[in-house]
Order: sequence, then C-alpha cells, then structure tokens
Amino acid sequence: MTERFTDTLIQASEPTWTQAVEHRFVTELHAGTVSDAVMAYYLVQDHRFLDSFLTLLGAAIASADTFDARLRFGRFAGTISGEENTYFLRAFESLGVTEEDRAAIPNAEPTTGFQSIMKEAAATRSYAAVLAVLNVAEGLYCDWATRAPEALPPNFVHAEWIVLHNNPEFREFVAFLASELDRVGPTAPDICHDFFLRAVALELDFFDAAYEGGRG
Ligand SMILES: Cc1ncc(C[n+]2csc(CCO)c2C)c(N)n1
Repeated sequence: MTERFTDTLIQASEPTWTQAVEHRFVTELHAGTVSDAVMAYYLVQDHRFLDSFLTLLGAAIASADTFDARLRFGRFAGTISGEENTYFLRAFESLGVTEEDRAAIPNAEPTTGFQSIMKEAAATRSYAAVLAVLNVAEGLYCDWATRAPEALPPNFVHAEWIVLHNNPEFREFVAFLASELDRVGPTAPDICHDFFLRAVALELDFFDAAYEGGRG
C-alpha cells in the first residue's frame, strides 16, 4: 500500500513532531501538575492563536474545492467561536487572569510566528497550503490529547483542555483534514512540506515559550 501523504509529512517533520507531542507541558497537563503561572501564560498566548486560526479557517472556506468541505469548515468555525472561547474566559477567571493582565502580556515569539504563518498560508489562496497548516494545528493537538491517560486531572482548566482535543467530533474533523490533505497535497508537495515543517517547529517552540514566559 502506498503511504498517505499526510503521514509522509509527519515523518518528514520528525523528531520535532514527537518532541512536541511528548513535551513537558503535555506530560504535566495529563498529570494535572502544570503550574498556574505556566497555564495562565500559555492560555493568554493561545487565545491570540485562536484569533488568527479563525482567519485561516476563513481561508479554508474560501479556497476549498468542494461544497462539502466548505460546509464542514463553516460548521467548525461556528463551533469554535462558541464553546472554545468560553473555555478560555472561564479558565482566565479561575486562574485570576484579568483583562488588564492579558493586555499587559506581550506576544511570545512563537505566537507572532503562528500569526504570521497563518496569514501567509491564507494569502497563498492555495487550499493545499492552508490544509498543511491546519493539519499541524489540529493533528498534533489530537495526537497528544489521544495519549492522555483515561483518568482526567481534577482541575477543569486541565481536564477540559484535554477533552477539547480528544473527543469523537474533533477526531472526526482531524481525520477529514488528513483525507483532504492526502487528496490535494500531492498536487503541491513543496509548498505543503514547507508550511507543514515550519508549523511543527512553531508548535514545539510554543510549548517551550510557556515555561520561559510563565516562570514563577
Ligand atoms: C499553539 C496551538 N496549536 C494548536 C492548537 C489546537 N487548536 C487551535 S484552534 C483549534 C480548533 C478548535 O479546537 C485547535 C484544535 C492550539 N490550541 N494551540
């Protein structure tokens, strides 16, 4: 059997992919031992990630080559604009992060890097390029969340962050993204490799940054 295109990209991104899904942040999240300072800093940065991620989903809606794909991206955009945003707001409240705190924290370098690569992918107007970045952002999170032990940590801030990335609907969406990239990626393999590998490196840097910025 020939190998799926998305799997060849994951393999090309090693060892960075595995370093990201086995990162200290992931093992501590699974154990429920991420410090409040690290979790707060990570979520402040990630809330900004969500903003540019929606731009990329808009590009997916615009560049998709089938009506079915456009409908799925549209539904997904609706879901994450609702429930995922409320998770962040409840988590900030629980961690004592105020709007003033959030405004005073500058972007970590990987946050700015993600904002740039998502804008760059959207600007290509290439469905394949957009899919390459989406497959990293979704697939890598699905991968680490699927490795979580069955018993969830007691703190909802940790537990819900795992469940958001490890539930049947999300896994189904990740499978859809991979099948789309398998279908259209081989028509533009170089651009896919380029965006995919840069996005995987940013994911690893993003986890590292939580410990650099969230000290104390
Ligand atoms: C740095 C970083 N990379 C990927 C994700 C995962 N992610 C971002 S938006 C989205 C869709 C809604 O869940 C998902 C899965 C993240 N949160 N932060």
